[in-house]
Amino acid sequence: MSSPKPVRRITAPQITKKKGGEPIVSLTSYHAHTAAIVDRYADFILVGDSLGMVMHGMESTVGVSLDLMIMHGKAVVRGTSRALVVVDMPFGTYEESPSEAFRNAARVMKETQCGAVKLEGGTRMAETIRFLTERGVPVMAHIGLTPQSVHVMGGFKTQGRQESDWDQHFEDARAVTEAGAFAVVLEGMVEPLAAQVTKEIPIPTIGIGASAECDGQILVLEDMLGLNPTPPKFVKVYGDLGGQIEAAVKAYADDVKDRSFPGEGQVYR
Ligand SMILES: Nc1nc(=O)c2c([nH]1)NC[C@@H]1CN(c3ccc(C(=O)N[C@@H](CCC(=O)O)C(=O)O)cc3)CN21
Ligand SMILES: CC(C)C(=O)C(=O)O
Ligand SMILES: [Mg+2]
Repeated sequence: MSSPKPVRRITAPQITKKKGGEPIVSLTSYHAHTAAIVDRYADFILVGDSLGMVMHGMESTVGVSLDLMIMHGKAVVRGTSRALVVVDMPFGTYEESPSEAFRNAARVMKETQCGAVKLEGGTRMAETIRFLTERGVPVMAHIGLTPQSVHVMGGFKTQGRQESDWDQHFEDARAVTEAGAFAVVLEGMVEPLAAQVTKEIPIPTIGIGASAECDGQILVLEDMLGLNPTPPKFVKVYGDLGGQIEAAVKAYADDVKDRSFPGEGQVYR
């Protein structure tokens, strides 16, 4: 008997090759069972540090630890077989030096078996991106609105509203490309800026709040499922999971109170 052929996961270089082709599909996931569903449709799945806010009720992503990212990264890798899994490097684990970044990124890859990491920053992180890619860690970059800098920016603010800021974003996009990033997330960027960055660089741009001009799109899964009561404006809500969960929980509570649950099928006799 021959065993079934294992499905080969999509690789970072395969994502890079999608530049200019059919748009790249991506969502975040932090959880094995939801990741298994996303796995059937996404080119890559991001275990984002937004999990601190979405799963753990934090006010920003600043408090997320490497251990927490690794825990959720393991769950998502276990639940999937096809999509590339990318894990966010959390605040404070990669900025100080390339060697610190490598030590922590290698831990993430060894312990989760993910295929790549993502880190925030353009020009300022270029040296680190090169250091990691040259040593076997594929890096997705993330520029524009970088949530880990929320306390410097003074909030989650859309980028590129003033054309005088555009040069810095172009420089960031070029720097991460030259440093070897296999793709770059453009977050919270006005459409004409995202369009021009996408045109200018040879690696795919993955937009979140950055228009349909990007080479691909990503959203936070819970936002698009309707589980976040106050999603950012750029989110299109495709489901009503919040409403469905509420209806199910209410029905259960009613059943328990009138003793219709557990019923015939749910009892050991
Ligand atoms: N649930 C969730 N979804 C996300 O997309 C997300 C996170 N969490 N956490 C990390 C970052 C933070 N993000 C955010 C959060 C809020 C806005 C926001 O409120 N934006 C304003 C626009 C502000 C402006 O125009 O300057 C908005 O009204 O949508 C944007 C990005 C995106 N990321
Ligand atoms: C918003 C996406 C790109 C992200 O970095 C996250 O979910 O943490
Ligand atoms: Mg993130």
